[in-house]
Amino acid sequence: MTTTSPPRTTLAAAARGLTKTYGRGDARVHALRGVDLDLPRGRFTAIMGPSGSGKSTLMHCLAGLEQADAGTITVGGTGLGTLDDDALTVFRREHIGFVFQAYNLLPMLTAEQNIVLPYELAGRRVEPAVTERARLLAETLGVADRLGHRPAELSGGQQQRVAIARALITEPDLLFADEPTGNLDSATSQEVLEQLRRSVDELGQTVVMVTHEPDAAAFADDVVTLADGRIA
Ligand SMILES: Nc1ncnc2c1ncn2[C@@H]1O[C@H](COP(=O)(O)OP(=O)(O)OP(=O)(O)O)[C@@H](O)[C@H]1O
Repeated sequence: MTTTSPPRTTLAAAARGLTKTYGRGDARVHALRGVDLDLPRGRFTAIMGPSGSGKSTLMHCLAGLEQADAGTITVGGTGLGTLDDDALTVFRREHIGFVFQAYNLLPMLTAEQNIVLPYELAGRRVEPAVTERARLLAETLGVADRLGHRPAELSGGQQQRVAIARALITEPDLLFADEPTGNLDSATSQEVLEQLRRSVDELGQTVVMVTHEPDAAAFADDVVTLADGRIA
């Protein structure tokens, strides 16, 4: 027997015909004007483009944080449009990781507690296997000796690496990084980008990074450029 359909696992996510408009009348802004995008599994994709070109809107739609006006989005084989709000919240928690410019670590928790936080928030027990994975991630990301420290005792780059470990703990289908090096000096930025690269090469993660910086985009396998709500 032969089959013509590609294995489902080749794409981490796909978007078809995404449109998004904000405001009305004279204030109407076409943030996305029909975006088709395939995000292959196990690759690092950078989204670039001028300010206002729709990068954040695209990322928020792909992550299920914002609803497009039209079009479809599939993440890990699930159509986001088929999920109601509650199901979408659970889906995001289990299948999508986020790293932001502001690290958003909880100041009262140690690095290790921050890394396993997604399990606590989901009301799931932190099994020994999860703790073990947190330690492995910390090792891969070069913060294994900082696990007992609170965020205030860590450098900016170390905090961002803890944030990356937290985003990876659930082995998400997609890791979104929104200007992840925006707050970091160039040497530390380099380190954080190397860690994102390693999460793709060594852990097989799929990373999508929004950036203005060509130097940061150079770490990616693919660069998608948006211009005026379209892929250029
Ligand atoms: N909540 C909103 N209400 C109204 N307009 C919005 C909203 N969010 C975004 N826009 C508009 O949609 C367009 C695309 O915005 P978006 O933030 O996606 O661009 P961007 O490429 O991420 O820009 P930047 O690089 O400056 O962050 C812009 O014209 C922006 O002003």
